[in-house]
Amino acid sequence: MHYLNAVIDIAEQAGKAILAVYQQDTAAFNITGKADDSPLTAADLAAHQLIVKALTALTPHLPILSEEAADISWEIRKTWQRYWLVDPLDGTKEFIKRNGEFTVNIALIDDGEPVLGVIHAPVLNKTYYAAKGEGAFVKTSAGVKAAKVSTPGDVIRVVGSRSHPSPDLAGYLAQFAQHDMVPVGSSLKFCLVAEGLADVYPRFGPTMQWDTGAGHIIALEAGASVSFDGITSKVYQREQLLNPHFMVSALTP
Ligand SMILES: Nc1ncnc2c1ncn2[C@@H]1O[C@H](COP(=O)(O)O)[C@@H](OP(=O)(O)O)[C@H]1O
Ligand SMILES: [Mg+2]
Repeated sequence: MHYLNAVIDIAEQAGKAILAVYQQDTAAFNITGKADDSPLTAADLAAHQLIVKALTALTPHLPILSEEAADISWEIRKTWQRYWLVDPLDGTKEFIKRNGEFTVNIALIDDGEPVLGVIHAPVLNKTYYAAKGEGAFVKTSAGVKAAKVSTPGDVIRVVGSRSHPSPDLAGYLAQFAQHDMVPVGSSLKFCLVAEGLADVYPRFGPTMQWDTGAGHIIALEAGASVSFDGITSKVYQREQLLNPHFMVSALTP
């Protein structure tokens, strides 16, 4: 996919802008609350501005739906065949806690489906990416490797939200004779399944479309299944930006 290298570069540059804030005192984060009570920082806004400018230069004809500029009516969005779906900083609560578990997410949506995805974790210095039909990859300072799900063993490795736990998770976990549940922030949960380091990411709590677009295609291309409750297609071409519950899994169906 022609855009992949450019988008990897944009996500990594956004990561640098985020780290420039991360390395300052917490006062420099300028933490404010959004209408939905989730936090917003100077890093979210710096990354948003950088990404929008760079994507607009790359593809002036394609619209952008970013978490930080999401007030675009369905009347307009429903006319979009292709668009960029962006979370400039996924895991803002983890950023504030300084635990490194946050990512930059950029996905290209075509006809409601993700066809390209990049997830960059600035503190881990890792970039996950995939394009439809071309596989998923993980890039570190050591080089690039294919990302592939692994065959689950006796102990099912589960990843779940660190800052947004859900009461329904316990019921789901009860089906496994043995499991190991690891809380992780942001889209890194998709990446861990894609890399074969976790078997399943069950999400019984709320997320938004920009939280999942990039992870969705990366997990699929790594060989995982991704299913959203009640939706079989065009997850990213809906009036409602809130996702239904979903499951990312390397377990055989
Ligand atoms: N009540 C809620 N409504 C909508 N989205 C929520 C939410 N609680 C958490 N999220 C989403 O979950 C994301 C964090 O993922 P996780 O819980 O897996 O770490 C947040 O991303 P942001 O940090 O970009 O706001 C936010 O979009
Ligand atoms: Mg965000």
